[in-house]
Amino acid sequence: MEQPFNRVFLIVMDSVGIGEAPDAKEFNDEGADTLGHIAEHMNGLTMPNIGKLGLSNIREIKGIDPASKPMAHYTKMEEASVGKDTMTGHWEIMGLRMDQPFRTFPEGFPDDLVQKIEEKTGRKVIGNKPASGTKIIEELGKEHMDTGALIVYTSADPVLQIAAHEEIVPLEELYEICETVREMTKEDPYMIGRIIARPFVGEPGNFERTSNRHDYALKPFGRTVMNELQDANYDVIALGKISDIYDGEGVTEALRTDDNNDGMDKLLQSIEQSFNGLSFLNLVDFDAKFGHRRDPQGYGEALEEFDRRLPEVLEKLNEDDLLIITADHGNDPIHHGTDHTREYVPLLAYHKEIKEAKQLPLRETFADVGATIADNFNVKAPEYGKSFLNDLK
Ligand SMILES: O=P(O)(O)O[C@H]1O[C@H](CO)[C@@H](O)[C@H]1O
Ligand SMILES: [Mn+2]
Ligand SMILES: [Mn+2]
Repeated sequence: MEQPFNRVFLIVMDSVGIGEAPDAKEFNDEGADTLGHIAEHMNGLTMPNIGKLGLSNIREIKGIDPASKPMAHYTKMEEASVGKDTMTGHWEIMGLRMDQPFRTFPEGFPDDLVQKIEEKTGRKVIGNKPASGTKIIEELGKEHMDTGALIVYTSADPVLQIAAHEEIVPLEELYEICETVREMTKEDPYMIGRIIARPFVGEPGNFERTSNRHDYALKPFGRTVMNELQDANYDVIALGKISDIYDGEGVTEALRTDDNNDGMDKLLQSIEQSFNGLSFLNLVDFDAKFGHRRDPQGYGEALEEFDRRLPEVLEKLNEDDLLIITADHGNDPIHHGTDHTREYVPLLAYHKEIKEAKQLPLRETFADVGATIADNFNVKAPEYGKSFLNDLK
């Protein structure tokens, strides 16, 4: 094996968990199993390519034969942080461990914050409760169109989301509003993880959210492996939501994506590009379009579609490239509620020179991925995480 790898490609399949975590009970997620339940629902998943890498060797998944000679090293990872949201998962992947969970707002946002938002934006706030984004626009979209009031909602995640019709609140104004709210909530007592613009279009009964969603995250609370890479002059290409999730920290080039397929296109473009460092992709459709919507059929089809794109990726990689596929939490579409689930995530590590792929030890933290990347590029190791670079031969 060439070592170090010249380039690392990291794919986070957002919310693709692989069974309940040991501490699932503490998150009210006993029995959650994103991949397992989707595979049951589909009466077997057709994912031969990730199957060849070794997905079903981690834990057998209906329809996917465990590979007799897996092409990738494989295992699963536990999340060490006390949260199951996207930022916590991604930040941990890059070496940060959250010991104090972000504050959530199961009863809606406090009156004084709502008042401040109304004063600063000149628009009334409606909603102000945890909700599914598609349901709350059905419920309040007409009132919003009639009055111009902002639909503010949250979820089990540390998020404040603002939904508005693109013809009622122009995009630019919605983004400004979100920036204003971001400024208001950066510090205690609110410290909200993310403010999210949720624009939609259409008529009552027929609303549709657009891809003009925009996330305004907090900065990671410490330095991540991406910061170390950037400072050592490596490239850090952020595809899809990645740049938002780290608020641009440690990102040298950011490209947004329209959907999972576009994400795969952009990943392929980055493979063809000459660079030295990390190309980091988040595939959010699994989570946003299907997990939160509790749509196991759509989720299953999206997984199969992702699988069909994998051979292109594998073919294009160079000998000195490393591909890591993992996830940031679960979102079991068969589980109660509409939120994330506390699960193990799969870990597959592939390169062209693997002679005999093996099962890696169970990872106790997602930070092992960041530690491995740091080790590979010989930059400062994160405080958390153990490198598995030496196991990748
Ligand atoms: O139901 P929608 O609006 O898709 O919201 C989902 O998206 C948010 C951010 O990823 C999550 O917190 C969840 O609430
Ligand atoms: Mn996520
Ligand atoms: Mn989510």
